[in-house]
Amino acid sequence: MSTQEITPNNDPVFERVALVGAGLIGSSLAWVSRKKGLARHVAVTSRSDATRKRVAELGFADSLHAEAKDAVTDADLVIVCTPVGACGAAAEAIAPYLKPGAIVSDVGSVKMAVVRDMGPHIPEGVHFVPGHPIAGTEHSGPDAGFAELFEGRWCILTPLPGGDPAATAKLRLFWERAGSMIEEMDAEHHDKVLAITSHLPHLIAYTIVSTAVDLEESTKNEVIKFSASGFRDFTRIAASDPVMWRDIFLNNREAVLEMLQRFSEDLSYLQRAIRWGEGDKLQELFTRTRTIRRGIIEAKQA
Ligand SMILES: NC(=O)c1ccc[n+]([C@@H]2O[C@H](COP(=O)([O-])OP(=O)(O)OC[C@H]3O[C@@H](n4cnc5c(N)ncnc54)[C@H](O)[C@@H]3O)[C@@H](O)[C@H]2O)c1
Ligand SMILES: O=C(O)C(=O)C[C@]1(C(=O)O)C=C[C@@H](O)C=C1
Repeated sequence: MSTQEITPNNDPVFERVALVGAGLIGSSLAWVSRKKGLARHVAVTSRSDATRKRVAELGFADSLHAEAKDAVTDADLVIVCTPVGACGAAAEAIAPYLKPGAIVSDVGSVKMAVVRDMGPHIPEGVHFVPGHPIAGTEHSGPDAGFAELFEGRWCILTPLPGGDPAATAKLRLFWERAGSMIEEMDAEHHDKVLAITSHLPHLIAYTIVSTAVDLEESTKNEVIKFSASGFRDFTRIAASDPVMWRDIFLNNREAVLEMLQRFSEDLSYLQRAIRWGEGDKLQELFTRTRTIRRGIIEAKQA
């Protein structure tokens, strides 16, 4: 069954959007859908009573469901917004209730594992188009979301070979109207790119903050009190959700380990240059990296 006609104007892109999971990304999608009229009805589902109570107070859902099946019934677009490790079980739970012709997507930070875990549960006649907004903060939960999160940020879609191009086009339109710029690539390439641009930086941040805290405990030094701005930036990233990041590293193992190997070699190069007083090598590398920062600022992604 084919998807509905694409609406290039300001009409809702979908009649009913169902969001499975109401954390930072799920609540931001709900807010932007309402603010920009991307859907006539936003159905939200969350397992926990406490989260559902908070979602009701915040008021970003048109309907709120304890059971995912009730949210996805009749939905034209379902976006799974749980940690990567929970995506497979979510797909299995909603599969029998999906409407023929519906689009199922996700926002997971890893794509090969999501395709592996969700793909087998998606019924014939339902279109599976995985996605990943490259937009976020260190905060989590329903209070963390805001409508502007995706504004000017990339959203990567990883359509499956042989998938329906009309479904991908419709999901593109949804994300564009949410403020994002879209890039399509295959899941394997996505996972390699994100391993270096997002996953390794988080691993380094978690490590450096943990090293500093251990040092402070063992030496009674005032590491935290006098934390310089470099360390402070790392602490922001290292405050990110532990479950989300546990799942990312468990599910993008190969690519992260490959980048970690390269990183270790480059770190050894710097270690050697410091040991042997090779200032030219240090200066040359620091000069090269400075231009990368300028490029990111010029691309308005800083
Ligand atoms: N935080 C970011 O910066 C960011 C950015 C882009 C993509 N992502 C991806 O988006 C997804 C959601 O991240 P978030 O930041 O919104 O997380 P979050 O912790 O704010 O929200 C996660 C939601 O999933 C629910 N959940 C957790 N475990 C579950 C389970 N086993 N079954 C069903 N529901 C479960 C939680 O109750 C919560 O509603 C993750 O896959 C993450 O990789 C996050
Ligand atoms: O801005 C942040 O705090 C983030 O870590 C967001 C960030 C990133 O690494 O850029 C984190 C994970 C996501 O998959 C996408 C975006």
